[in-house]
Amino acid sequence: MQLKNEKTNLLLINPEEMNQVDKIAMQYLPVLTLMENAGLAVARAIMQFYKPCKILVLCGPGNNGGDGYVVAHILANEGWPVKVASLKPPEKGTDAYKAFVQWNGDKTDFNIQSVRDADLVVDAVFGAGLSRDIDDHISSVLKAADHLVAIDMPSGVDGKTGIIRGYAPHAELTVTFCRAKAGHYLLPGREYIGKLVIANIGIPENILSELSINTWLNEPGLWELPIADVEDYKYHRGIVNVVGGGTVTGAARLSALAASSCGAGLVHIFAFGSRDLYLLTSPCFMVDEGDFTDTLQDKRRKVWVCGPGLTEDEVKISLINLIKTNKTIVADASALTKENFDLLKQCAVITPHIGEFKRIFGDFKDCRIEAVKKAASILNTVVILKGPDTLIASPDGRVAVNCHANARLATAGSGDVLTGVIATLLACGMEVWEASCAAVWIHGEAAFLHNNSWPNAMDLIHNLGKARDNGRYHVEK
Ligand SMILES: NC(=O)C1=CN([C@@H]2O[C@H](COP(=O)(O)OP(=O)(O)OC[C@H]3O[C@@H](n4cnc5c(N)ncnc54)[C@H](O)[C@@H]3O)[C@@H](O)[C@H]2O)[C@H](O)CC1
Ligand SMILES: [K+]
Repeated sequence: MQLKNEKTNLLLINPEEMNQVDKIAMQYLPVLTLMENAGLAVARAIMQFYKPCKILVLCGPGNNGGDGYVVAHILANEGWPVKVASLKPPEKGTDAYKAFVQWNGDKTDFNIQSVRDADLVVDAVFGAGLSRDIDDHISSVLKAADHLVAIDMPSGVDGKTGIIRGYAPHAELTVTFCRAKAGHYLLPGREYIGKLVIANIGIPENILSELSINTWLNEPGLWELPIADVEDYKYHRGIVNVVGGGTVTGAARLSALAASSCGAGLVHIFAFGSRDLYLLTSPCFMVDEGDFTDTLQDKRRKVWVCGPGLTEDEVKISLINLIKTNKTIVADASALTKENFDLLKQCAVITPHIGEFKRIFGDFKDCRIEAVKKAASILNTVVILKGPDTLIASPDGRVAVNCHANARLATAGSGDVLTGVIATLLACGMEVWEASCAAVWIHGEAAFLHNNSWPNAMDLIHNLGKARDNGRYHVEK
């Protein structure tokens, strides 16, 4: 029960989906009630986080502005000094207009001076309805605010993509409704949100399950990590196999070490050469060489990492044979080329960074979520688009946004470590997208565990066991 709640709380909605939700919600509750609930939630958050001070509410012409008029009303009733500046009044007959006419307190001009005269600005200019770039006048007014609370979104942050449309103010606090939006977590938008409060405004939960919303925040609860139990044996914990290059060996060794440290029961490396180097890396590794096709006959050796440190030829030979023998393949690094496009279709997971992604799929427009979803659907493969806000897409349409990472993960070999973790979770039987999401989270956690200093790939590896445990404790708490 706890798990389910946790999972539905991780749902991320985009503005179009929110629109659909609103339309259905109207059958249960009038929009004006939702708006009043939204305004109340924002006013409450302001009263929780700020002492009474001079408030200026900047209102746009849509429902975001409507929420703003409600906030003004409530704070004024509480005795706070409040002024409202309207960019443009809402159209007559709309719900926002009803909220607008109910405001009979102080009004002021929508200009820089009004902002300077206030202690705290409430940004109710644009929310989910942002449809074009913010113009110079609006941006100059927003820019003048020293302290700003945003309703739903800081105006200018695109709720679907996190892209900044012309300009956006940096909010100290953003209050959104029902669920967070992808733009709250995707970069660069995430940097403009400040503290995020998600308020329940009375939208019935069953509406969310009726719509096929399938974008998630990547946190424990979205997936469940298997635990080791007393009856476990090494084959149950999973066998990870890594294809090791004959000349460049570091990357494959990092993948194998990562697998070993985060719980794989057994780690094999197939070496195209340099067998001794692989053997000396860890006494825990089983190292094979010789006929690759013979090695592949062992049906227990199902999950394979292919790409890190391999030459073009090594990639080709290994991918073709792994596919022929129906292995579960995690493809990374040298395997990720346009030439291998058809081979990648037979892989379980691919892990491109943005450069590799563009190399394989070409450039894309604004929305990374759409781009990665499309890529996963074309390849019929889970695609992990690595970056500061890694996206994990499944061919069935599920996408997770990972914020559980820091800049310190950007270090040589970090990707190879991730590949090893993914393979480990696949080898112990997790479903492919869930294993990928969990691995990305564990990888981020390993960097967080290296507090106050800069981890290299080996440091990350040392932290993986604890990081994996933390991925469970979050759920069990
Ligand atoms: N279920 C909920 O979450 C509820 C949310 N509410 C709030 O409603 C807004 C969305 O309202 P909407 O009217 O659809 O859009 P906006 O108010 O954001 O803006 C639309 C308005 O603005 C014009 N516009 C858009 N971009 C620009 C621009 N760059 N420059 C100038 N003008 C622009 C556009 O033409 C429209 O006129 C949501 O964010 C919540 O705050 C509801 O209160 C209740 C339920
Ligand atoms: K806003």
